[in-house]
Amino acid sequence: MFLVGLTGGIASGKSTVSSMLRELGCPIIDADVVARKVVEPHTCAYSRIVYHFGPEVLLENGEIDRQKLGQLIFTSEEKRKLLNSITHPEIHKAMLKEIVFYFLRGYRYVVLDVPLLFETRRLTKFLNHTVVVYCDPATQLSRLMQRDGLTQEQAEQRLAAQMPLNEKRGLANHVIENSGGREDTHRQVLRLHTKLEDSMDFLLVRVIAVAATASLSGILLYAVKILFS
Ligand SMILES: CC(C)(COP(=O)(O)OP(=O)(O)OC[C@H]1O[C@@H](n2cnc3c(N)ncnc32)[C@H](O)[C@@H]1O)[C@@H](O)C(=O)NCCC(=O)NCCS
Ligand SMILES: Nc1ncnc2c1ncn2[C@@H]1O[C@H](COP(=O)(O)OP(=O)(O)OP(=O)(O)O)[C@@H](O)[C@H]1O
Repeated sequence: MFLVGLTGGIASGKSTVSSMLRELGCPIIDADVVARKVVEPHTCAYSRIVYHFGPEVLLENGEIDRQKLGQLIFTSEEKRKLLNSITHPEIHKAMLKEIVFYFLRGYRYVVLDVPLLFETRRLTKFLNHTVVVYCDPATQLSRLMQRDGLTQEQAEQRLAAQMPLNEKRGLANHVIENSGGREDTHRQVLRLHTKLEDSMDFLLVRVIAVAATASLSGILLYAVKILFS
């Protein structure tokens, strides 16, 4: 199995593209969804968030008040780093579990939808393909303001918390240009899907896995032989 990293900037269209890929049958692991699960009440990350940010970031039902926590972390780099240090290790562990699940079910590849893929860089070494969903800065700003009901200042703060999309575009193997209409984006997604389906990378990964298992078995047999001779 090989891994595909799908990334972009806030409101650049990752969820739009990942839904299109899902409709085509691609397995998707969405880091934003995982990030919500790892901070549910009674989890380790939840307790640490309450400890560091105080009970004022909780709703009446005890869940994290995401809007309030968002206001705190998008206006303070220090608080953002603190939240990232609590959540990111948990997010990566949970994603790894999902990757193993797909691997055991025999999938040829999995798409990891990770907004901060190039900011954290922890996953990039495991990826065979990276895809950036790009849109021009003015479109990104206006879609973000409209979707999340933010003022221009609030939206700009959120954009400033991430690596500029232009920079991300230069780091990816594939770019989906999402400044235009959904139809245009859909055509590009179909082309990307064909490339992924035709990719032989899964064979390479399988050969490496078989070779590693064979070498490990050889070493174990040799150790057993020495121990009992
Ligand atoms: C700050 C939180 C509470 C805001 O929640 P909310 O429901 O309003 O937004 P949601 O989680 O859907 O995120 C929307 C987008 O914000 C951006 N974003 C989220 N967290 C961060 C961050 N720490 N730094 C920069 N951008 C971020 C991403 O582009 C993401 O797609 C939440 O995003 C969070 O817990 N973030 C920390 C975990 C994280 O880094 N998640 C991103 C996936 S790795
Ligand atoms: N090609 C498009 N044309 C018009 N609107 C679009 C297009 N692509 C996305 N949008 C809209 O822009 C907004 C952001 O898109 P989307 O939620 O897919 O971005 P995202 O990158 O997943 O965002 P985030 O990382 O912040 O969750 C949504 O309201 C979506 O409906």
